[in-house]
Amino acid sequence: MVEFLPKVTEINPPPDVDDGEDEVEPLSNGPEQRSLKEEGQQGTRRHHRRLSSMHEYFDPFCNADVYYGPVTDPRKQPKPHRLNRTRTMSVFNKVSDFKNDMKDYSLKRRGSEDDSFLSSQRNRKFFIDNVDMALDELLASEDTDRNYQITIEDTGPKVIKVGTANSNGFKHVNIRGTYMLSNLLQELTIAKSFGRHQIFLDEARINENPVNRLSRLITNQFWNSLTRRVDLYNIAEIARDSKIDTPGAKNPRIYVPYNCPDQYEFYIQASQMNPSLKLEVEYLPKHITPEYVKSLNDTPGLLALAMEEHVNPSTGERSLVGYPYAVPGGRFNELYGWDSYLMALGLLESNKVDIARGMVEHFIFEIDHYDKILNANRSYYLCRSQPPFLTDMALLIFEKIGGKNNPNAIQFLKRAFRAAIKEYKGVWMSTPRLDPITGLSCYHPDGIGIPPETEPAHFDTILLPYAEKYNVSLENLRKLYNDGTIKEPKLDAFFLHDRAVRESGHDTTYRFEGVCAYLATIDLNSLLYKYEIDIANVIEEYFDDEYFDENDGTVTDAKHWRKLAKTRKDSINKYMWDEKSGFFFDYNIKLKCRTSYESATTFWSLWAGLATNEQAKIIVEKALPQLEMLGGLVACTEKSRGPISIDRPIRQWDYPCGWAPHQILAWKGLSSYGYEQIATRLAYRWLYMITKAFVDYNGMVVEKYDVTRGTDPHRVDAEYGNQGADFKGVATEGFGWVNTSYLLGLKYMNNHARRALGACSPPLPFFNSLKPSEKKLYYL
Ligand SMILES: OC[C@H]1O[C@H](O[C@H]2O[C@H](CO)[C@@H](O)[C@H](O)[C@H]2O)[C@H](O)[C@@H](O)[C@@H]1O
Ligand SMILES: [Ca+2]
Repeated sequence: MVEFLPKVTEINPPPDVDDGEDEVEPLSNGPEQRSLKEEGQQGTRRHHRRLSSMHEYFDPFCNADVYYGPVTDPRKQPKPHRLNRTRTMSVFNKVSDFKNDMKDYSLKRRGSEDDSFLSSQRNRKFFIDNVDMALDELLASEDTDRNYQITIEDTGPKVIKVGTANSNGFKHVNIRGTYMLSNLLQELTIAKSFGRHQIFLDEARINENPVNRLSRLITNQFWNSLTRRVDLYNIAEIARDSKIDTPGAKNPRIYVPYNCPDQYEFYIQASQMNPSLKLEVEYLPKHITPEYVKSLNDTPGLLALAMEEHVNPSTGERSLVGYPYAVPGGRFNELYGWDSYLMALGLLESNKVDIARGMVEHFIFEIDHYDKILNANRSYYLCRSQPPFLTDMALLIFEKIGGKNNPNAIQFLKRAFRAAIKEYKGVWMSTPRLDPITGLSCYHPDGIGIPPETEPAHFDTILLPYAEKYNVSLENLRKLYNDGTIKEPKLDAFFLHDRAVRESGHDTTYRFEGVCAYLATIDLNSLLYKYEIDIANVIEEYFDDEYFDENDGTVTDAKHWRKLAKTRKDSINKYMWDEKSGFFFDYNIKLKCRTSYESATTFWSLWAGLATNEQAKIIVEKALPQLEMLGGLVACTEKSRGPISIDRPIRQWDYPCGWAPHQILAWKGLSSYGYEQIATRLAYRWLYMITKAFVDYNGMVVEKYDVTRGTDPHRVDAEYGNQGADFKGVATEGFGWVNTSYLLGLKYMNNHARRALGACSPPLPFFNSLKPSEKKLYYL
């Protein structure tokens, strides 16, 4: 292994200082750095002040804004009083010819190891004299594939020298191994983003147990990076969208419901305050039709969400501000439907209740103004929804904010349930989503044409035969088909189902391709069963068992809703349950037959509480073994997915991918049927995979994982790629629902499992190493 030698070797002992200023050796001596350093020697090199004990008792794990804030900045410290120390001339190379001469020799010598650092046990710190140079050098040496990440795929020396704090950087120690080096890269990148040129860095911060580090980052940093809250100044940034690339998408744009004049004024004010942002503000019409939605494809925009009024206590001035919400991450920079629920679970775990609650406020607003919980709040999502979770989300927040002892919480719950009932009736139990014969529901949104937010090549295989038929390029075919010049009923049918696939949240999977709008899925009908039960309970307890619906004038009680739930459960059993395989399958309402695609959403029947104990046992015995992989539950079985080829590429919601929502719902469902040990086993697998990728791939946390891949599970090349993998230096947000899954999964882990995860012990060796009594904890 090649080690970096400090360019200037210390021949004298570490310098004493006599006036509070001295020089330290920066990290390394790579060729580029050498010239930088030489520049420094010619007079531009910065000096730092000795910091007495300022850095010695700082929490090594505090948030970056504090850790790299002014309090720890050597340059921001008041100049210390001159100390009455003996001056040693050796320190001052700029005034001492003797010292300058020594530099020539020093190039050939190794730096002395800082013995005091090596032997000390606690509070070991490094001093980085020049963050920029250190970054350059670290990347030049260790990032051999030049992707600004230090991973196990880089073939650098895997060791670098850094100055120690107790020698003021004069003596050095080695930092070794991918994990520590990549953490060093992350910390330097963050320090730089805070404008820091010099830092003290705790060894503990780059050597932190990865389980602690990741959960700390999720709780203290990732959620913050994913949180949005609209105000007058940030709307242009919040409206930013990388998905659409038309000329009309260049300027940020916000669409406001026709009956929200206050919001319209607010956004006009925002655009006038900063004309250079070119924020465009448009009213939406009262009736939003699929034709209208299609007409916005080239001029997409963000859709307004719920806002509250703030009164400035000193001026009395009133202004609007958006409720906070979290975005999933990567290219998904807007409020999503089911992502929000899944993130809310993690946000509540991190005690960030206001953000989770803000998302419910937005859902109530969306149901009021857009008639549904939107796939996400962009104009091109106006026609479709996503898997419904509002009742459970509202109940969890309700409990967290005081439950029945807090009148405000009760009001919140009642508003959320009024909205959920409107959504239930208007979206899921109406045409075209409701199948009147079975009483079951399908994902079946309106819409016209090709979804504009998808990656351009996604539909090429489907469109190519039509481009050949009309002898036009693919690009022209897209235009001609979208504007209705070319009429192709088969394409219409394909895109009807494609839109349904996107509404299902499972975009895309061969389970749904060309058929989704006609499938009563176990996913959706489990969720609706849960709605019915939740609504019954809330009506009984908080509406005095008499709910007047002002939208349709009906009065219902808990019994009515329990009956709806029972009817749905009976239909699910009749049309979907397959005892032989142990799966609940989707039911095709057109062909009137049960399908046989084996999906991890069969566990949603447990999450919703609709399966019997006997069915749960059969699912555990028969379905689970088909879906349990190295890294947790896979989205569907390989057999169901079928063979893959150039013409039949991998789909992201199919084998071998695993998704956080599937894990989270299965853990909860299994636990509630008495199979907590299986949930623990599955959680260990999932957490192992996330931790492994985090450790080996520069702190990476991605949207989905290949649960069959031991070494690089983050590597999924499907559709728009893997969100969360593309960052330089440091990952700052993780991915919303994976962040949640990590926090929730850890709740199943005892100390032993946590330690094993921290050491990245693969599931099988870990399970095999357990004593018989411990094996029981994992249902082994
Ligand atoms: O842009 C392509 C598709 O992207 C979204 O789907 C995926 O990301 C969502 C956000 O994390 C998630 O809710 C969904 O389950 C993913 O498959 C979007 O929801 C689709 O409508 C869109 O076409
Ligand atoms: Ca690299």
